[in-house]
Amino acid sequence: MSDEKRQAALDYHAKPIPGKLSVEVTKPTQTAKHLAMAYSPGVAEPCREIAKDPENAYRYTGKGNLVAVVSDGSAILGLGNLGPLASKPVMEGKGVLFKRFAGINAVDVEVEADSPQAFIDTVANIANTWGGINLEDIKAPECFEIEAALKSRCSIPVFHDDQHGTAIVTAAGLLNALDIAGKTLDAARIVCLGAGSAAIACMKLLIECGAKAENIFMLDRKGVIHSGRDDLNEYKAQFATETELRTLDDAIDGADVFVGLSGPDLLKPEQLKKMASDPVVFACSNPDPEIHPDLARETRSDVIMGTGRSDYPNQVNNVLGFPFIFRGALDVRASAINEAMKIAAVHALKDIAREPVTQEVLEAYELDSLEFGRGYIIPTPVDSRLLEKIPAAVAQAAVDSGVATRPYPAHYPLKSVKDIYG
Ligand SMILES: O=C([O-])CC(=O)C(=O)O
Ligand SMILES: [Mg+2]
Repeated sequence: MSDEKRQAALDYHAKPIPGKLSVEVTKPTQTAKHLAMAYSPGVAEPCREIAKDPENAYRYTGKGNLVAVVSDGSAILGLGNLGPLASKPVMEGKGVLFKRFAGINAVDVEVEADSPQAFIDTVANIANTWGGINLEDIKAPECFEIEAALKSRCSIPVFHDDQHGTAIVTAAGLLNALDIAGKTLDAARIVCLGAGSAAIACMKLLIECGAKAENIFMLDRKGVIHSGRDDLNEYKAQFATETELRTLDDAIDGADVFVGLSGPDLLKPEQLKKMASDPVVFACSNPDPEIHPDLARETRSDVIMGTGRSDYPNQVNNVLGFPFIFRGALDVRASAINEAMKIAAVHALKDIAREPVTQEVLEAYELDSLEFGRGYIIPTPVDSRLLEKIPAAVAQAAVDSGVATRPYPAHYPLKSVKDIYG
């Protein structure tokens, strides 16, 4: 990043007040009467009601629209393990996106824990007063154990965004990109650089969407994950292929798709040149992609390119997923976010990109026109149809798959965040 952009980003976070989030009061508080209701003695009444029936928490507190964004800072973006405190700008940022795009109140919770069990216990012990738990930037393989344990201990949705948010958006973008390339997921040869939480979840979801496991080559720092390796944890071992390929150079030869969930500048122009025609390259390491989109396009004019960033076309980033998926899950008070809900989100997201782009989007991106094609395979985050379509698809899937504890919302589809309370 240039010095100028770096300083602008720091100033944005520092001024006029530090941070990006604030808390707002939703009830009148001007008079003594108001205060006597907001606080003692009036506040005792909802306490008694909730003690009688926990369901009343949804009526008398903000629980139903409140998500905890929880991290231990062990895998912050593609920056690595910088610890809980340094993860706070990202977690506040997720809160900003939850609120801006889906009207959800989200508060960051950074946990200092010296073991996965300590982290699990901390989160499980506070979970019940939230509407949902969004786990963020927790390193693999610990994130898998943490998510599984929390899902079994909590009756509210627990969702590891880096796994499932990223996977949903990647799958939606990839289905569209392959279509534009005249290819299909079941025949695509896919190279996944990275074997962390996002990589493993993305490849799992792609297989659920039709990709063939034998066509997927996943690489960790030591190279291709193959069946002859004896240094694989159980999560990576699921992707071990029977192959002679060992390096990225080997695997990329003739590949249709490159999904990068690793680190900056790890895909070289010479490697991109070896990919099949109309290669799909999702270089999703944040903030710096595996190959810069300008360099990729200079190298191959037929590349269909996505990154995780807001400042380039085709932003394949979980911002297109988590706000809207939680919106749908909260609104039917789902007990979990299951596979059916994730797949419903993939298709809703994918289909929006195929509809004409709205004026609102053109203005936000200062464009005269934008059409489904190489430069536009996935909707932009400012598209209000995300709020209209994704929560509706997710809520319906929750109802159909039996995890909703409330019916499909009568006030759906949502036209704006102002409509969220019906
Ligand atoms: O925050 C982002 O831009 C996407 C994300 O979850 C990550 O990179 O960990
Ligand atoms: Mg993340």
